[in-house]
Amino acid sequence: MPEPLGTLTGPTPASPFANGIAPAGWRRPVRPRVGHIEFLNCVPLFWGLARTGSLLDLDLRRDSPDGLSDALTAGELDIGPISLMEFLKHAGELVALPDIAVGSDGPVMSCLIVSKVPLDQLDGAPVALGSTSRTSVRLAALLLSDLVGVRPRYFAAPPDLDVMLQDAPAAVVIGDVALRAALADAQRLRLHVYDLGEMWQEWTGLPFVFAVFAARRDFVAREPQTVQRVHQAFLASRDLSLREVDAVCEQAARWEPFDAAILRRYYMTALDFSLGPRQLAGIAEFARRVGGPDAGFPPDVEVRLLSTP
Ligand SMILES: C=C(O[C@@H]1C=C(C(=O)O)C=C[C@H]1O)C(=O)O
Repeated sequence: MPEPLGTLTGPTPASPFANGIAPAGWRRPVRPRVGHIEFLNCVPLFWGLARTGSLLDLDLRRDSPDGLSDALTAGELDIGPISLMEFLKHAGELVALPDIAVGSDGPVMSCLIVSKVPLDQLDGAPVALGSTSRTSVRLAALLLSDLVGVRPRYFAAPPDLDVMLQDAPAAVVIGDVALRAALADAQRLRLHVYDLGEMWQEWTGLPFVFAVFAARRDFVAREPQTVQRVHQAFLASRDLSLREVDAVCEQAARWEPFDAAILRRYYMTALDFSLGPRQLAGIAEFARRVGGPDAGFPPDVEVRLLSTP
């Protein structure tokens, strides 16, 4: 049986100790507990970790974005991707890792409102919000109220499109479910597909960041070098995966219901894995529009970035 990621054992390394036993006072280096979003969107951020050898240095936990966001804020993880809304709510306990994120500067392909009717007919109608999302669901509500001018009645639902659309004319979905919704289910069920990244970009002129990578501030204080090492490992993994994107897509397409060309478009054209000044401006604009007592953070919430050497 294959072992879970992050607990793979390799050949036993030569002992670093003279007689094979640690001297008194020796402290085992910390193996950081790191989150891994189980969606296709994060494959390029993690694929390269195996190639560069960094994978063995991480205690990886694979989960949906909502599970990982809760684990990081509860202190069960040290570092990992976190849905933007949750990051902003817990900005005082976290720092964002620079130059890496999951976002888009235009259509994202996998954060969608799918609807049986045009959006302007959704006033007062039930809309199902996929339970794995914390940010796209809030962005969808913002766009529906402030851009489209409708106020649906929202309810949370497991991310199963057929079930969601039994109970509502429209649903907000993310990740692989959304990719499948746009590429296959929409034709089958005759649905309108609205891309949240595209709507945000056309409305504000800015990129949107759906998730950042963050470290807990208490962990950064205890293990500053480990955090720098993990940050560098993710940047190297992302850069390698995008350089070798054809290999990543061909391998992923063996196991997934999407062909390599679609995955290539998803990784190279739709998703934006960077976090620079424009993406930070997108975050600030989103916070300004949704921040307040209900959101759990102020409109001018400060996004602290890890300082790098
Ligand atoms: C691009 C995506 O970004 C994500 C959207 C999230 C959200 O809406 O809360 C959280 C993490 C990311 O997985 C996606 O899921 O497709």
